[in-house]
Amino acid sequence: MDLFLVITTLTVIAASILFDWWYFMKLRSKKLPPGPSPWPIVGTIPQVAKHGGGVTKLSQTLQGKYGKIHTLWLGRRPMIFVNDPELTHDALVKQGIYFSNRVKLSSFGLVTNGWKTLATTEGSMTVALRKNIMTHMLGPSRLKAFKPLRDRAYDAIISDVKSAVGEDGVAQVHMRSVVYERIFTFVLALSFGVELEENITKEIILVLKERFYLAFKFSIGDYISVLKLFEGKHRNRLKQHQQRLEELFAPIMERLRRLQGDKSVITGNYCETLFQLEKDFPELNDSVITSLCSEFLNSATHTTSLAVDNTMSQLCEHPQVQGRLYQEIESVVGKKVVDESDLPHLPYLSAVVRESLRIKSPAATSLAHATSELRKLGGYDIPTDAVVLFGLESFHHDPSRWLEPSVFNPERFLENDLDILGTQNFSFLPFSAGRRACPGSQLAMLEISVFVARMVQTFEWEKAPDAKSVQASVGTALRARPRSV
Ligand code: HEM
Repeated sequence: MDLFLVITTLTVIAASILFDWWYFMKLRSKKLPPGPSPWPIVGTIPQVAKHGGGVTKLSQTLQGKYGKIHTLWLGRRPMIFVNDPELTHDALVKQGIYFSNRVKLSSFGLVTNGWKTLATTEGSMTVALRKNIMTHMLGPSRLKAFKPLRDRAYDAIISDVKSAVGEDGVAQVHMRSVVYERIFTFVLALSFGVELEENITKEIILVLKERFYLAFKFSIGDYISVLKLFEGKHRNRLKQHQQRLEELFAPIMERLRRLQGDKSVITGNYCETLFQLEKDFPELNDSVITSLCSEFLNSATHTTSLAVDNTMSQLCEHPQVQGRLYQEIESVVGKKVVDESDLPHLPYLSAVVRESLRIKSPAATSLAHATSELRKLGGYDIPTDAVVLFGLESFHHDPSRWLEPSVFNPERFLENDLDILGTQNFSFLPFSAGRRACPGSQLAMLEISVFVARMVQTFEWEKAPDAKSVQASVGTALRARPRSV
């Protein structure tokens, strides 16, 4: 029996290594963009590990040597970085129909019921899910309808900070956590149309956060097949989290099905709109709807809370910008509370938010794209098996497009009124572009702008003495002092 097990294991290992070798050689024969020479089986993983800063940062440093389109090899798979705005326009707009597939990474497969969510699916289901989310949740008329819920989130965050003010007249605020929880509660109400009990909300937050980090964790088995054998623990934890979420969401969904049409439920909540799609897409069962609602919650909270955190950190590091922003708010809005309807009259606020998204993009790259057939980009082959990443942050720091790109200077957006959608050019593209562009960009801009404006209107901000410099994944500790009215 033991001998049988040993032989089977060795056969599986040998077959995996042979498969990776064959796959690597097949792709090596293509005319791929240049890059460091890969080793068989491991590719350029040793170079990535030696660099230590992650693939996106390594790609930015490789640009000088290999150009703005280059290849790293993660095991058997080529990962192609496109750090050039013109080539990105070519791929996402001119050839958008071919560059809109997604790479099927195994961790995402586990939390999306086999790649069935908006960000992971392809073809007619993507079209239907995008149409659904834009029509019922994120389009202009729905954003207007959900404004009272957002107003509650803005008010809540101000009272959170006020209630943290101590006897010394100062509040210590971990900005990202505070914003995250308020946005989460708002998006939870959009997802299910009803307010959930506090303990259930807390558990959903915990499970979703952990599940998010596990799903985005580098999974080496996706690149070196044989190492999948050692990822059982990771896979099991993901499965457990998915199962717990299904248990938490099941009674909520069951109640929503019963209550359809009830006036106490916010109509057009995300879950209900997905029930309507079940007729055309039978694969949309409760388990897939759980994944879709989780995706909605994660994508709407992580990036937006990070963007608010980054902006507030920048305002603390640049008190003169904070002062000018306060003056603009005071002269335009006066003593009343800033409202979304004031935003068109606050050009400096808009410049501050855009400059913050430029200097520290919450999404440094697009999500991983894949092509539906062998395509050409910049004269190179882009095979269907390649992971293609568009280096949004690198466009924002390109010295040939931006004067002093590492300096935080909102004035540049007053002089050059670039929008967030890349309509004028792709030098500034925080939400990506084309068929897979972020569907939540308008909601995100509204929320970031009002959160920042309300916080600057009510408090004077500085970094907490022990705060680390802007920390992307963790968030920043700040101090708030109520302004004298
Ligand atoms: C500052 C805030 C945000 C930033 C910087 C951001 C950025 C992005 C980026 C770069 C992508 C990848 C596009 C691509 O792969 O080409 C994306 C996708 C996505 N975002 Fe956002 N996002 C933000 C907020 C939101 C919000 C509020 C929502 C609301 C639900 C949202 C929902 C999504 C979804 C569902 C996708 C996947 C779209 C698809 O694959 O078709 N995002 N986002």
